[in-house]
Amino acid sequence: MFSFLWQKRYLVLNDSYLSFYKSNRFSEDPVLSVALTSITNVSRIQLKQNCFEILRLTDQKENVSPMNSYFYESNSKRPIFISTRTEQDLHGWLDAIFAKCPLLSGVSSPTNFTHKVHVGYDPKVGNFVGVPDSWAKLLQTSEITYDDWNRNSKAVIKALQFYEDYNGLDSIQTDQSNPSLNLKPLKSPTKYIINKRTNSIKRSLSKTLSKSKTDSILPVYQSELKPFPRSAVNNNSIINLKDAKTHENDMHASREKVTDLRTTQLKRKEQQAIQHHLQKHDSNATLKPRRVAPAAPVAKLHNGKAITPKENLLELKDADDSEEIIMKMKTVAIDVNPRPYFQMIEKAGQGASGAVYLSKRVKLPQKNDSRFLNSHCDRIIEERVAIKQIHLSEQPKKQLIMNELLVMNDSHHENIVNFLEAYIIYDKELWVIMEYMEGGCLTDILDPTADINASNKSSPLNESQMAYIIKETCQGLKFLHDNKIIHRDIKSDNILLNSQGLVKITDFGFCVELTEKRSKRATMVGTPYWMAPEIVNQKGYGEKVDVWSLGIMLIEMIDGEPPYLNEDPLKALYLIANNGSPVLRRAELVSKKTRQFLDACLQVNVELRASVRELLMFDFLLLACGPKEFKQTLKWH
Ligand SMILES: Nc1ncnc2c1ncn2[C@@H]1O[C@H](COP(=O)(O)OP(=O)(O)OP(=O)(O)O)[C@@H](O)[C@H]1O
Repeated sequence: MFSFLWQKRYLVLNDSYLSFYKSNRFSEDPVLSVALTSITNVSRIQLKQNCFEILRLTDQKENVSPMNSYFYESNSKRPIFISTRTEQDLHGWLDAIFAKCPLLSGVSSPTNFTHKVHVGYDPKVGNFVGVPDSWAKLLQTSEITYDDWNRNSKAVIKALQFYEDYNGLDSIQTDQSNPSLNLKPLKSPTKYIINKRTNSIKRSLSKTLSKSKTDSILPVYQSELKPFPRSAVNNNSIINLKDAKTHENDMHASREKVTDLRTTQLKRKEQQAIQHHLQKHDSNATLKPRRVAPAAPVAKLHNGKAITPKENLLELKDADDSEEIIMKMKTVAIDVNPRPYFQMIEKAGQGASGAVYLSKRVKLPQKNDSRFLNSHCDRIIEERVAIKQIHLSEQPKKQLIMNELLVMNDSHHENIVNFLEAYIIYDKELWVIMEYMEGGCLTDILDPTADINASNKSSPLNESQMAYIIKETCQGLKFLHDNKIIHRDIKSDNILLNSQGLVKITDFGFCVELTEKRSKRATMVGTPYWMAPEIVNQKGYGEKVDVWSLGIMLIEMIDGEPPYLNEDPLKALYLIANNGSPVLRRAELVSKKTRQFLDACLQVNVELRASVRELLMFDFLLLACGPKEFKQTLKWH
């Protein structure tokens, strides 16, 4: 009966509330009660037959049944759309609501009129008409066509809703004078765009390792590597696109000589850092990908024992109270300046929250220093470690970092990047010490330079290497899922490799713990192109979102990139919501076993999608080579 999901609901209007019930058992809690004092407008709308829209003040609390809070927590302040069974019902409801809401005039808008305007495309205006304003703006700058709307308007609406939530409706509406400025990619896909044009880059890991020292000592922000948005429909974007093309041409010439994989990787990370910098310093910048912090799951008690700091932390919502978070970090990190203990060797990578350095342990703590655990005193001098240095004051979402720290601290497994220890320096800097993964991330051995449509199709990985990487990732995921943790951002960028050919999962910022009370999450996190449809469709979801992303990662290995990467982000979301399982473009490169595995990962129906435990039994994984073979093929000596 209402909302974009068009679920059947029963409506009760009393003197104070408009309440929505799941059934006609009105003694049960309503799923939502809207205070009549909060209703600012009610009007007929053409989203569906016999449909009207209710608008509300945004600062009033609503009565939401805890059972349904996951559905409403992100939706509660959006317009509510109600479609009644008959035209007569519609008029009845409109009149009754108008009569009872103090902020309305008491006289309803005319309803019994002939509608000349339906949702449609007006070629004169060059945009959709009959949809809410903020959506019309988004649609104008997206690549979603009127045909898409006709084919599946629900999927378009879900993509729009999701897009607004992910980017923040507030920011979409801020610049009324130039709506196009506000259309933001969800997460920059720039690395692929740039890599794609560098056809001449030959990827060789042996060269990488020998050359990396000279090229990767310190971060150098290179302005020519500025990212550009994909959605180049409006003037702003066109300017960006042209600029970017010029940059690409310039870059192309210089990159002819570049054969260093690590350099490419660093540049990519530097772009992200530039983008991060732009985000922080220029509120009008076109590119503002925004990662949404995981919402708070319900804390649980383990057999009546006190909640652990981890669960405690995850209860924090967006508050991001620095002091509180730093205090919690100190439950895991040592409150000591670690500089004397390490010697920095070179920069290994740049993440959004800080740089990662290859370092050497040069000193051990005193055995009698109570601040260190015994295990810290037993570490090995000369041990090579990766140190992620994070300036806490510059972090808009410290909670993500805290999440990462807690999950890493608790997750010791051979397919998870091993966390060693962490330090907090004067409450300002956090150093996370991890095992060093010298092979970099999986993205770098894939071949985004390949032209998918070219006749000489091949993949840089053979099937047994793909099976090996997937098997190892599955084992890491099984460990997380067995511990009721969903990773939520599985993609090739978050799979690290080392010189022994080992494969490990990293980046636990988006991890969340499933609890008994809430075994399905409803928060939107992750990277859109790898996102499961149930996330885009804003349904509750569970650990199988990682299985979907794993399937997309396998597509990356075969096709060189995830599906829809060339689409504008809003269109990509629409396609994820609408298209079902994505199609492999180079299907002929792999055997039936691989395709069967992929099918099991990419089932839109979550019930039909395999669990990680089931995936581990698939024949495809029997094709897996061992780490030695993987290492040799990649020439890591
Ligand atoms: N343990 C490690 N060993 C070697 N290199 C690493 C290690 N961890 C990260 N890196 C390198 O550093 C880069 C940045 O890592 P990081 O985890 O900070 O990336 P991110 O997920 O993009 O950023 P953030 O977590 O800050 O959002 C990686 O792409 C990788 O190349």
